[in-house]
Amino acid sequence: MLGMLLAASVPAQDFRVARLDSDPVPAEVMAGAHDAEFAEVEGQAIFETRREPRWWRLTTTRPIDAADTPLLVMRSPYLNQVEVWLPGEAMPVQRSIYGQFADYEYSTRALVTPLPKGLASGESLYVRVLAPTSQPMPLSIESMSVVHRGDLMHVALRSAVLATMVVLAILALGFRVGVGESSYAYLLLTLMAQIGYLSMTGGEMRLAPTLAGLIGSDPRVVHLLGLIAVLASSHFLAFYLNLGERQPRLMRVVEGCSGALCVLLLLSLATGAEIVVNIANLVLLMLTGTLFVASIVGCVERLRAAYFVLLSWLPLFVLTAWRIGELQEWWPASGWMLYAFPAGFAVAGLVLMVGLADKMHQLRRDRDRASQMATYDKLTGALSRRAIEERLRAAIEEARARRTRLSIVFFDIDRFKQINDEHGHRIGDEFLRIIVLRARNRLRVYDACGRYGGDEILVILPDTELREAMGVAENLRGAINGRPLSIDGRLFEASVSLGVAELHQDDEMAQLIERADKALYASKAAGRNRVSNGHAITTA
Ligand SMILES: Nc1nc2c(ncn2[C@@H]2O[C@H](COP(=O)(O)OP(=O)(O)OP(=O)(O)O)[C@@H](O)[C@H]2O)c(=O)[nH]1
Repeated sequence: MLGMLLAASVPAQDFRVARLDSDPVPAEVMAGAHDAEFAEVEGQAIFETRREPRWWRLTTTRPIDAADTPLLVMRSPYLNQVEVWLPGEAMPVQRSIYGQFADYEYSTRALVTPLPKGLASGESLYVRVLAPTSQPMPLSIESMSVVHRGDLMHVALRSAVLATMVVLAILALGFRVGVGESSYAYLLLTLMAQIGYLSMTGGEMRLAPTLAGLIGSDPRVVHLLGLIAVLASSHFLAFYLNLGERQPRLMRVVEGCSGALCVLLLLSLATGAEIVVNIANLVLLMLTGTLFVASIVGCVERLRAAYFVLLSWLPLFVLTAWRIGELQEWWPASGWMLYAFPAGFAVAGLVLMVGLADKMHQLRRDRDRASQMATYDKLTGALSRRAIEERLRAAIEEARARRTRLSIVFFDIDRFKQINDEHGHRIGDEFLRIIVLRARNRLRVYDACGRYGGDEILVILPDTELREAMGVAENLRGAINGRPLSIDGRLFEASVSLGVAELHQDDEMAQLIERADKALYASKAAGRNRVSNGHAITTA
């Protein structure tokens, strides 16, 4: 976001620069009639802040030799249109990135004008500038070979950055479609708007002449793209930091700023007034500041997503600080700034993409853990009540469909309350855990065992008729009661009572369970430590 407010510049040492506050006819300017009215400006750049055309005078500080094939280079032109009037020429050289004066011999990094006759030291040329937006154009004189080298480097770097962003956007689209997660759509929208913004302001959009003809020369589209990028990215970050739940107050500020930006956007489209853009920039700063505070708070609370957000912003913060230093002239302005900000966007997109994948991974882990907890009883490792009921329902359906038999066994620890009362709950827990373990070890892989409640355990025996189920229940009783339980180096005698029931033709699940439960209580009533099926009881 921050990068959009800034522009890059490179110092040149070739000219003294002066500006005229009016727009007289070219013949007068060229005749030197207004020379006394030109006011010198600091620096080696044309920085036009007015929307009406104005004249600029560039006076050489050294002789410029025609033998060096010198070219006047005006960097970062964006939407600016220039008319360069050379000494002794009757017509100007007109240049712009978009439109009929675009010069495709050079890259979009600069507007280039040949100086075929060179210039004497102290000689002036005049440039009439029409600037739809305020964007400084650093000036320099370069030889043809230097310009070409710069152009090649420019195209390579810009292509690498834009290609990276396009790949990230494609990945975001893929994840949106594949995973179905809406936050990827916000990331996609952010990246698309940033790609549009960068390729418009960088001039690459002129390679698609129809598109460039439609929107390439309208600065409002750039504001629109910038704002879409900001809104989509702030929406994405708010989701990513889980702001709505974790910091509702900051979330309200983010929503307020987003709403204000939308209104300002509509206003700027309607009026095109500079003041609207300036207010939008202030709101934008507030929004960025809020999200920054939110991520700092997130880091303090050890939220992983907050680390990713700060990491993604780090390059842009460093670059912004560097740029401020340049503007304050603490150190010289650097040419790489032009590439560093777009690269910063690409790095931010990459970090957020990795961060989002990390978040999705974490959400899936949490969900798996929750579903594991819902499926299994924590103490015994047997199925939970909900899960064993689901299994029983499915087993009944399958038995009906395949016309097979199905039985269940219900068992309950004898006098468990007494164990708890005499030895404490911890021993009681261990008691329960070992008994269920012994039971589970006796079952077949396709049998199921679940904790139905308290010390009541339900076992499902598919493909098993009542007689066999009685045998299985006896086995369980033997496995559990056969030898004492060893807990904390002490031995405890344990026994269980069991009830068995087989699925009848028109049984509902509840009826089957009720019959097994009744059989269990028959076992209890008959003195415990035995198996019953409601009719027959096996004795201990
Ligand atoms: N330690 C422990 N005790 C539990 C747990 N769940 C239930 N209980 C206890 O298990 C006991 C169940 O008692 P009952 O089944 O009603 O009676 P009982 O003492 O086993 O006697 P009978 O079933 O009639 O043989 C209660 O005292 C519960 O507090 C548990 O997870 N851990």
